[in-house]
Amino acid sequence: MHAIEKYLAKAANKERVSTGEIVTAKVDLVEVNDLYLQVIKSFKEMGGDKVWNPDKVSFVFDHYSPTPTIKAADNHKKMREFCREQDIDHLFDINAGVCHQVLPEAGLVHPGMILVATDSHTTTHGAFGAFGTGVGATDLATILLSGELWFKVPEIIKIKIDGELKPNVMAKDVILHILGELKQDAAVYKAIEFTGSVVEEMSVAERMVLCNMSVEMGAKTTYIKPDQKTLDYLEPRVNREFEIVETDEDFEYVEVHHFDVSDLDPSVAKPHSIDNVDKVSNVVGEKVDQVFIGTCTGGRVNDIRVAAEILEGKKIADDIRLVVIPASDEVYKTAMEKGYIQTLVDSGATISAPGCGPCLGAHQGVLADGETCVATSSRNFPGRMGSTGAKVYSASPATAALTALKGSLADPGELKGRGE
Ligand SMILES: CC(C)[C@H](C(=O)O)[C@@H](O)C(=O)O
Ligand code: SF4
Repeated sequence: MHAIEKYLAKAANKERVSTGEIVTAKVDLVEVNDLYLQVIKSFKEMGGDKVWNPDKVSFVFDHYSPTPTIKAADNHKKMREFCREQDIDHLFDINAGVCHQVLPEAGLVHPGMILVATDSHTTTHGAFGAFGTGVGATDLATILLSGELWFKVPEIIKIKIDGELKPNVMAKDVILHILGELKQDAAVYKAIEFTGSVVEEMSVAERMVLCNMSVEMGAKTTYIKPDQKTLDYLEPRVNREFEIVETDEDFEYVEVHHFDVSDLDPSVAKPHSIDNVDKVSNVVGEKVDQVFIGTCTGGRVNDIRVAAEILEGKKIADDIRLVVIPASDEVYKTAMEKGYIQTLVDSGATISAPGCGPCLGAHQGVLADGETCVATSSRNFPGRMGSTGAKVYSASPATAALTALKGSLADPGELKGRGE
């Protein structure tokens, strides 16, 4: 069996599971974001009184945070009330940030756990060897009642990434390149495991980018074998026992893809599809109105550092806006302590409160008809960041920052080192 299957088997209280089988598994943690008041409504409609285990339930206010509308404020209010009445302590309010950054930082994510959230990018947590997946409101409400959910044991694709990345080529470029090659439907209801020397070299934060964007290929979940870097991240945060299991040597993957990324140049997903991938060098000079650095894909400390190094001592172009939103409160504080926030503010950036921001077109920088944005986020379909008449290029933080400096799409592959 694969490690993922072993974890599912354990959660389903079975000796073994096999691909395609439907199992009912115990869930270790659920997370409800602030878009999903329907979870509470469904829970009550199904006759719910007390949630099965308040310690295993979390709420994160990230998509509409701080609240931009009365409706959003009402949702937050009702969710706070629910948490109070249910003794749910894991309520991450408007100061916390995006759930996929907040939960690992809070020590709630660990290898082998089954984590289910009302958000598709829950695949992010495969970076820690967790089985993370997104569901809708009624499925989540079912877990609140029973602590369990059914899963079809997914086929598993192996993606091996080897080589040595060129300067200013980031994890985002790697996953965009893979998406461009394999396309959006490559992994529908399949799991993806990432391996190879490039993955081993990556920080935990960079691995999260690969796992995060796997859902853009339809992945049900993802997996990266935990190593010392994973343990170093988890050690000061997680205060419970967890078990790391190995994939059996004779496990057969449904597909194996091998990428050598030594020659990879900075990549971009052009409007209006995330697998419409090209080299940044092919779109250099395209006029851009706004740059957005943030989200659960591209708003971590490393992303903000790269942007700050490119913009250090310089001003963004006159006719461009740069919106920077740290993925979490912890990211914000670290970026502040390191001076990155100061550098960015000095360069002309607008810094907003941690959260999803304009990623899904809610607030803090939505786009007008006819505008073009370069964003470090994960989706670029029409209307994603505001007007359906706006264009979104999804790119790395390095590409985004250099674009803000130049005022039009710019290729960080041309920089000799960072910030030159
Ligand atoms: C709206 C929300 C539930 C959604 C998701 O499931 O991913 C959002 O976070 C996104 O990125 O589109
Ligand atoms: S930052 Fe964007 S991709 Fe991530 S959870 Fe929020 S809306 Fe979804």
